[in-house]
Amino acid sequence: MTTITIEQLGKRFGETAALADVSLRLDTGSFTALLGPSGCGKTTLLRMIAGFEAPDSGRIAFDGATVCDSTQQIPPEKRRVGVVFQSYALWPHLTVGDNVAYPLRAHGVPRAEIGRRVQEVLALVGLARFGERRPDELSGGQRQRVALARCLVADHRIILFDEPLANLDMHLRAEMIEMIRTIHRKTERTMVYVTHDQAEALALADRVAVMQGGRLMQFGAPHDVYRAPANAHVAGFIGRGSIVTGSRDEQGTVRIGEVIVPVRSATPHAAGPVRVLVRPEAVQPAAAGLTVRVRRSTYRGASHEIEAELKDGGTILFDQVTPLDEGGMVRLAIADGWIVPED
Ligand SMILES: Nc1ncnc2c1ncn2[C@@H]1O[C@H](COP(=O)(O)OP(=O)(O)OP(=O)(O)O)[C@@H](O)[C@H]1O
Repeated sequence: MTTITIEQLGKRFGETAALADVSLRLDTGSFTALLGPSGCGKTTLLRMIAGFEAPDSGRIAFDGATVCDSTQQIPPEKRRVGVVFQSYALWPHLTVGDNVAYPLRAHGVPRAEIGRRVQEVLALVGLARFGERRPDELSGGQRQRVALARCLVADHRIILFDEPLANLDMHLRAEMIEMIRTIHRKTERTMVYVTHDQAEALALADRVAVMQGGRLMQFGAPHDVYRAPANAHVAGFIGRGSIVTGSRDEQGTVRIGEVIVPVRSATPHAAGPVRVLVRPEAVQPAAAGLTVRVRRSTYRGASHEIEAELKDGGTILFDQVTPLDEGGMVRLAIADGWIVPED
């Protein structure tokens, strides 16, 4: 419901540049994941959108209207932004229904309407029959649903998530991801989701902002950051794969070792060495392929992950239904590669 414009945002904490020159446009109704390793600045950016932190430089605007820059700051309660925290932040002495009703009571909404709206959002998060329970009678996943319901009931135009699933086990996470996706589709609110888990980001978001060291490395659809990472950092952070050294000839043909590899690239490259990102799904054993030595064969359930060594000492990763002998030689065909742009 709201477009968020972030322009050249900067923030320092002493010597640390938590954010440096970050610009982003989050379209109305979009779902953006802020993704990056610990300390990359994603929480600082989220806190600035919420209004808990002020920038040193740059500006944030909602639908074109400035909410903060280096001279002014609209307080959090006036921004119509809801936040779902990792720690749930529920009132322990209130029932689920009263926790959810809280923002409506604070705004003097009539009782009958409160009852109706609370029931509506509890149904939306799958807790229609839990209104009378207290938070300590709920599982972690259910508590997080209550926190989300409380955000949804308040008619916020933007919903921010700060690593909301970090305390939950793998199965609950998968369930919550499905629920959050469904709710995003139904409510069409602008959502921003902080995570350091790339699988979560790819599954949930329609846009992923990859950050490192306070800088924005890439902003694009999950498919783009996976298939065409902007640099080696993004390539290493998103998905599995390996960066291997190839060589490009005058005709533009790229070879890794002795085999020709079909590659995609952002810009035309001159002849010479290139760094090629190869995803495991592009690699298959083949009679006349690149010769490698199996270094490690690891059982992963659905398949065996094979790490193999190229002649030049580089590593390549691929999956196999059956395990391979460590130390053995195999030949590989590579169906696709991405030439990683230089930093
Ligand atoms: N209030 C603060 N005072 C001092 N330094 C801070 C403060 N808040 C953040 N920082 C520093 O700014 C940098 C960015 O922090 P931020 O919390 O935004 O990163 P993050 O990517 O969210 O990390 P995490 O996933 O660990 O929460 C870090 O180096 C952090 O130590």
